[in-house]
Amino acid sequence: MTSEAGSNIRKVGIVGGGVIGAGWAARFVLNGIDVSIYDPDPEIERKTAAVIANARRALSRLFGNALPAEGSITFAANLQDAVRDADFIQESLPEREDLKIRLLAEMDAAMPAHAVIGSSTSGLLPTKLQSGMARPDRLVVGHPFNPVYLLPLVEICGGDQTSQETKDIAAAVYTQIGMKVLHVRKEIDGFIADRLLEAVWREALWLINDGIATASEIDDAVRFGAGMRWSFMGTFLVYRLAGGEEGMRHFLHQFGPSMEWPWTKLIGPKLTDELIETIARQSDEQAGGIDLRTYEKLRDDCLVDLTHALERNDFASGQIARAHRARLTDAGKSAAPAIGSIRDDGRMLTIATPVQPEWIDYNEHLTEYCYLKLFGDATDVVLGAIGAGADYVAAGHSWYTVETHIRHLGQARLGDSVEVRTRVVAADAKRLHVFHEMVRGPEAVVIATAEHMLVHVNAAAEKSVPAPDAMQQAAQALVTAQASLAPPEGMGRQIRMPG
Ligand SMILES: NC(=O)C1=CN([C@@H]2O[C@H](COP(=O)(O)OP(=O)(O)OC[C@H]3O[C@@H](n4cnc5c(N)ncnc54)[C@H](O)[C@@H]3O)[C@@H](O)[C@H]2O)C=CC1
Ligand SMILES: C[N+](C)(C)CC(=O)CC(=O)[O-]
Repeated sequence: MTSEAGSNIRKVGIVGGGVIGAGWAARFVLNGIDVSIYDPDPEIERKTAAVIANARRALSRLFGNALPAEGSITFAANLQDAVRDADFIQESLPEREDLKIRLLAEMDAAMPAHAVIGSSTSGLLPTKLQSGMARPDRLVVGHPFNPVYLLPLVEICGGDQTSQETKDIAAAVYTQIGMKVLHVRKEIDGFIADRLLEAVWREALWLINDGIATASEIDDAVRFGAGMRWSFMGTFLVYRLAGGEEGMRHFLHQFGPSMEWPWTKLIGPKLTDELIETIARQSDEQAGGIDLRTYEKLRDDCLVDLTHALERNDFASGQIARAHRARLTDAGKSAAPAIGSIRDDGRMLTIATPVQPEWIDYNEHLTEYCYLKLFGDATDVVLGAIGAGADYVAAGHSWYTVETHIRHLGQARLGDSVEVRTRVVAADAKRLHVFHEMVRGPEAVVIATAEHMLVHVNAAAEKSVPAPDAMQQAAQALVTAQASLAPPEGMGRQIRMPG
């Protein structure tokens, strides 16, 4: 399997289908890839279905109609069946080195020659994990973050025997399913992200152990402050800004000395039964009786909204979502009719687009001005079709809109796809009367109409003039082609109070 082939895998074997294995299954399946899971847990099908249901809900909110047809899920009877015809394998076994070494060797023996294994380990060294494999070059760490189906980061770390090709294939596979690949340059326990997470976690355990704060208070210390900015700026960029106009240098000079004070402990407290009970009790109190899946939905909703906000700002993980949205939209485009083509119902397809994050307003739907923008763009497609494209405008003539009437009949939300279908209802030497319908989704629900009158102008002279004969004929041909259609519903409507 070449790294290019790695960007187009068809089937993934998942060994270990717990929190992380099920999260991987959801990410692969909802990105159109078939999955075969092996996990001896007798409840594996029920648990997987619950995770997939939450993931489907979240990814539909995130990407909507841009998502491809779902891949299939099968539950294998044994490890060999799960990996036998897989292009890629994601190992998500419990974090036990001996178990992983033994079962990775079994996967290697059963998988196709072209396949590659990504291990989800949070911190075990790939050099050790690959030590029992006949083809150790095929193993790489692909460390994800929970929930795998929403968080884009995956750390890739090779061991001594991992080939560059394996790393490239893994990177291509993870990119294909919308992830942000972070290459760990040197093999290190805990990789990059868990080094940071563990440091915070150890301090949090000490704060409880020493009776300084409860689980809930420690979470407040993160989520009302640093956690908010970490989610899109990380540590270094945040502290650069904290250094004011002199930036990081000033920051380091001012706060550097405190690094030598013993504020933090870094080696965690001993997890005695008593400490575990204290933390678990505080965590139960904090959760307030709300069940796991409900909390997962809340977490996912917040992550989706945050991702949309970052996508609108074209920043951080929003850029990854934006790129994936474009990848998905491109992949789905091939069968779509061309813009400017005449549909079977005689109307011209003038716009076909997923709703973009920056078009959404505080009511969480397509905002007012975007209707006019999309209808204006639709009119431009008609003008291009009659020969009044950019070259024509540059040469000094154009069509100006002199009257517009938009009706709002429904709404479109992020992730919906909309089309504009257009009729040229009348044309003469100087005027063009167009009527657009905007429809939402595969059911083509009409959510808005727009009626415009345009006048042909000599732009420099700022006066209306007759269009050239060829343009008049092209416009007339569109009118004639659609003349047998019933007049559009709502055409000529006025705004007035009833009664
Ligand atoms: N939970 C987390 O936050 C994260 C975990 N990871 C890593 O992902 C891996 C899995 O962790 P989790 O999903 O959290 O654990 P988990 O305990 O939720 O799932 C492990 C699954 O492996 C299954 N299993 C046990 N023996 C097996 C065998 N012989 N063959 C196949 N399946 C078997 C279990 O039935 C269980 O469903 C670990 O390496 C962990 O370090 C990585 C990122 C985050
Ligand atoms: C706790 N953990 C080390 C398993 C966490 C991770 O590996 C990543 C995450 O999702 O926090």
